[in-house]
Amino acid sequence: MNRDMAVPSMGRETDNSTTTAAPTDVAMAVLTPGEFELFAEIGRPRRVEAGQVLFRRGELGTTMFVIARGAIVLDFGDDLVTKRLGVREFFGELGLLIGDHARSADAIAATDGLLVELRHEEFQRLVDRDPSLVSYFLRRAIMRVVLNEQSLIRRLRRRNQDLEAALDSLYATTHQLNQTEELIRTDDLTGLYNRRGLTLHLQESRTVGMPDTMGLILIDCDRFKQVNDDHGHLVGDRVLQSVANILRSVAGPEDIACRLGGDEFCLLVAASTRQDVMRFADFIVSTVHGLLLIPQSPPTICPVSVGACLVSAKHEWNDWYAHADGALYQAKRLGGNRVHWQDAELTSA
Ligand SMILES: Nc1nc2c(ncn2[C@@H]2O[C@H](COP(=O)(O)OP(=O)(O)OP(=O)(O)O)[C@@H](O)[C@H]2O)c(=O)[nH]1
Repeated sequence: MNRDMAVPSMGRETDNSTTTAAPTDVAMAVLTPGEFELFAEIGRPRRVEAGQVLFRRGELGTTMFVIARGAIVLDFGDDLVTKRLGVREFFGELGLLIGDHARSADAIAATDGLLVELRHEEFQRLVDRDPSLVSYFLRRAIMRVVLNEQSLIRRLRRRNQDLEAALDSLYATTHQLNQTEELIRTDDLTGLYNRRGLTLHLQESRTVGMPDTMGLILIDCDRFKQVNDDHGHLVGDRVLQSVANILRSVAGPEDIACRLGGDEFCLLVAASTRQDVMRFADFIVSTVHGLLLIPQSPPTICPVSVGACLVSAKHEWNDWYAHADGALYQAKRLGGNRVHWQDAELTSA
């Protein structure tokens, strides 16, 4: 045997018996002194320098190595742990045993050292020389593969669980964000869109393309302050909710009902003619009239003034609002509790 290959001691001697080896020892891939002596005698010595790459992950290999001196680092890539192997530990055995096996790690010399390299021919000689020693070695090699596989399965299960937990938390966060966004867009008291909700909706509609013409209806409670003054704020709130309910009941899926603030509401409807828009506006006022016929104390509704008009996608919200507000103003001026139609469309772009 090469003098360099004198049996090294690692302070954890195991005998050459074929019967005793705890699974953890088996997984450590350390040759017994007897095995090492034989492997070193038959294998080919190979010197390595620190930093030298023996093989790369994915390369096909047909040889195994035993470390006689120095240390080798196995890097399995990604976030897997790297392993540092020392004297009498072996690696690359699947390349030898399976043949043309894709290496599962980069093998790099951590220090200058000496390896024993075994190819198929040398391994065959080992079998001829000491079949029982080789059989024991093979049992451990197989055991190591099994243990590695089990640990891989455990890691994959853990990773799967982590992924599931991450997905769950992602769903929960998305749900929360949707809820928050919904809250930001919604008026607390009535559940209708608030002004911000309307603005965002209009921005989104312009992005995807809104109809050329729509109907805008402004609704403002008449003498609402008096309701508050006579019956208190809670009654006033209830009246605002009743108005909101009427708007909600008449709005279709494409329409937007919004509380602009205080006792002022608007309904933006999918409509292209005066008749279409007025059907909505008349429904609102006649429903209010109907409710007012039912005497209630405290009141649950109050008269409303309504201004209605057609608006064009060519113009901005401020133009639309000014146009509908002109109609609302006329409805108020004429005594309220009615609809006023604003005929002329804005012409300026
Ligand atoms: N209960 C209640 N009152 C509110 C709310 N927001 C605003 N108000 C009150 O609504 C009243 C609106 O008063 P005005 O703008 O003078 O309207 P009005 O009394 O209906 O007068 P006209 O429109 O001219 O008939 C104010 O007194 C506000 O304090 C609310 O959320 N709840």
